Amino acid sequence: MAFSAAFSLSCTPQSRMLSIQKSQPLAPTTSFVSTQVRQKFLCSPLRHEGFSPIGKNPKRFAGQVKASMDNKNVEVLSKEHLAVSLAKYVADRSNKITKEKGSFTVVLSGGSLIKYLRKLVEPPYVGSIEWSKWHVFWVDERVVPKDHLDSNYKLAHDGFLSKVPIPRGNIYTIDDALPAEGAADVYETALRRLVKSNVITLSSASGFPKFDLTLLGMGPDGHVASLFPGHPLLKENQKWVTFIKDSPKPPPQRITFTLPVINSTRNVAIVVTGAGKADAVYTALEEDERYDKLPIQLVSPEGELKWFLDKGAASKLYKQ
Ligand SMILES: O=C(O)[C@H](O)[C@@H](O)[C@H](O)[C@H](O)COP(=O)(O)O
Repeated sequence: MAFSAAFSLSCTPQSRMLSIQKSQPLAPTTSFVSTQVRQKFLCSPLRHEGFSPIGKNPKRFAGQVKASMDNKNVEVLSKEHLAVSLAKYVADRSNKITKEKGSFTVVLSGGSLIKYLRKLVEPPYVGSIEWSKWHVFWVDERVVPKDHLDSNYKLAHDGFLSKVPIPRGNIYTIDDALPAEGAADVYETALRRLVKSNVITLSSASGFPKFDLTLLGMGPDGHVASLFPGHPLLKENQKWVTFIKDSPKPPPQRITFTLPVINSTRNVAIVVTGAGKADAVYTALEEDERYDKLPIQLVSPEGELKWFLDKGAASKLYKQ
């Protein structure tokens, strides 16, 4: 079956550092931003808050700090506050959209994102959400059995889905009995059926499925979903779901939503933590044209794009 309901287990996602730029990597000592970026930040509250990854006055950095960069919506938070802010954000969207259309379609990633959803399963958020209206999908999935330590489904189940009353039939997992190509085809076919049954709507602008909320992580190399820097899949503009057999991040076989699907989403939130991702965050927010665009830079949804960063991930954006 293409879509089966959810059950068991706990995952240890693996990652490895990859070079983020084709040429001219940022000097390791880079601790300041270009004039262009500095100007953007000079107009933002974030800069006025005197954000520092180290901070002389820890109390000052314990709370929420916000910044606006052109059309980007960036929050830099402590890890704890990030989880709270993310819970509030997801609950707000769930409540608003459920009221509007009677359902809420959510797309999850693997990786550390799931642990940042931990506040969503606690009061006051857990009780404020109509979980029966949720429909859950994956922006990418590793082609492994659902009880495998590498399964994104297992990660989400153990850390999130097992703690909230989403109907099992509303949790759309891959057919793990199929090879990558077949699993991608079957997932796409199932999405098309859900369009017919009005669970998923189509974007009138792109014709691709328009999910209500996509929650993305980002790798140190700037990848999102299973769309990696320089990979031909970045150019896919017909399929909704495709597959990769040579993923640079193990395991090698995965299925993934394509960029047009990600970009048709109503709300995209990107959750990035850790200093190991500071270069990719810097490159993405600076929009430096000297380099080939990273996958994260190709994320440009029809709706809102929101960044949740911790101080490590934001550490190359600011100068004391
Ligand atoms: O299946 C995957 O590998 C993920 O969906 C992947 O796209 C992930 O979101 C990023 O690699 C960030 O992962 P971390 O937050 O764990 O670094």
